[in-house]
Amino acid sequence: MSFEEAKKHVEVLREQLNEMSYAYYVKDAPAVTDAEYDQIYHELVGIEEAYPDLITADSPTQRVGGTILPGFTKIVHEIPMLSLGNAFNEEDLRDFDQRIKKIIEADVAYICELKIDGLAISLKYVDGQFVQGATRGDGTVGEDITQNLRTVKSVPLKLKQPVSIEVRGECFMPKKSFVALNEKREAAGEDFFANPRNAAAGSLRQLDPKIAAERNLDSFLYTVADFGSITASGQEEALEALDRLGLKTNHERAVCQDIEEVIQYIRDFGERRSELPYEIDGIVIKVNQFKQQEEIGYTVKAPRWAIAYKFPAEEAVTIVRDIEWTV
Ligand SMILES: NC(=O)c1cc2c(=O)c3cc(F)ccc3oc2nc1N
Repeated sequence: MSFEEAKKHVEVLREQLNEMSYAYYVKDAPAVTDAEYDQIYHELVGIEEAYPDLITADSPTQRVGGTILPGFTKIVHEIPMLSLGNAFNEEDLRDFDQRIKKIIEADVAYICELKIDGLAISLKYVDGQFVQGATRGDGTVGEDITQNLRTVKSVPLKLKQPVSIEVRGECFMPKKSFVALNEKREAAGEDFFANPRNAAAGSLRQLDPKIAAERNLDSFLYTVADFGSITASGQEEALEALDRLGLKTNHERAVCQDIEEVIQYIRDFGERRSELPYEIDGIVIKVNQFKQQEEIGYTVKAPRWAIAYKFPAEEAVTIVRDIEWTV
């Protein structure tokens, strides 16, 4: 195969593999069998080995970097990653709704999103290429964990459009992966993680990306920090724009016309919570329209147009160690 033929062929293979990964990890709807994926993947590896100049950063073969980092460099978030005020009962929710109504005369629609219990991350794309991933840190200064986020299969290395944006979301460990990881650590006599959130945080803090790559981490994105060239008039539209770009968003979201509908949504998910394949610690309620969000504004550390309703702590998923009784 000539260099030119190889160049064309690797582009076709990359496109195929990225589509398959998108279907499997973002849409949770596998399009091909693992064997079909592996066969094309190894064909790509073979050509890239023969023609190393053809290797690009967004090739699926480049997800797991080789180097073990000495530490994480600090990243300053130009747009701070703020936190959310909390609500613990229906009265808190009605108070929130009254505060909003005092500022906005017009009707206000809310959007409800599951509050994923993972680690807040920020992803930067330039011309559609994933260039940097960071933790929230203290909201202004986070850590560069790009190498580890590249191993998260639902984080696309290349967007479906060549746009430059910054998005925020949650990196989490699905419940099944959490239980499997703890069983493995238990068998190896290692300490186990108390909950999936700690397991995700511990995995993203690994300096060796090979370890992060084994942890089956996943992601849901929920905020567009820097819109670049994409436009959206509200949160629901922004999430649809993220879907079109090939980023993973949580589809249990719902627009509610008033706080009663919000309370009903919360009751529903209070029941459905234990069946979800990932942990949630609450529901995030946001004013949907961006114009209204701007009018309502922010406190020093949190948006006034959003609130996190917290569920009571779920009975912990624990593995009780065999206790050797000493007589
Ligand atoms: N854990 C979550 O699933 C989740 C978290 C946040 C935030 O932390 C958050 C923080 C802000 F300052 C503004 C909006 C936000 O929206 C959010 N939306 C979500 N779905």
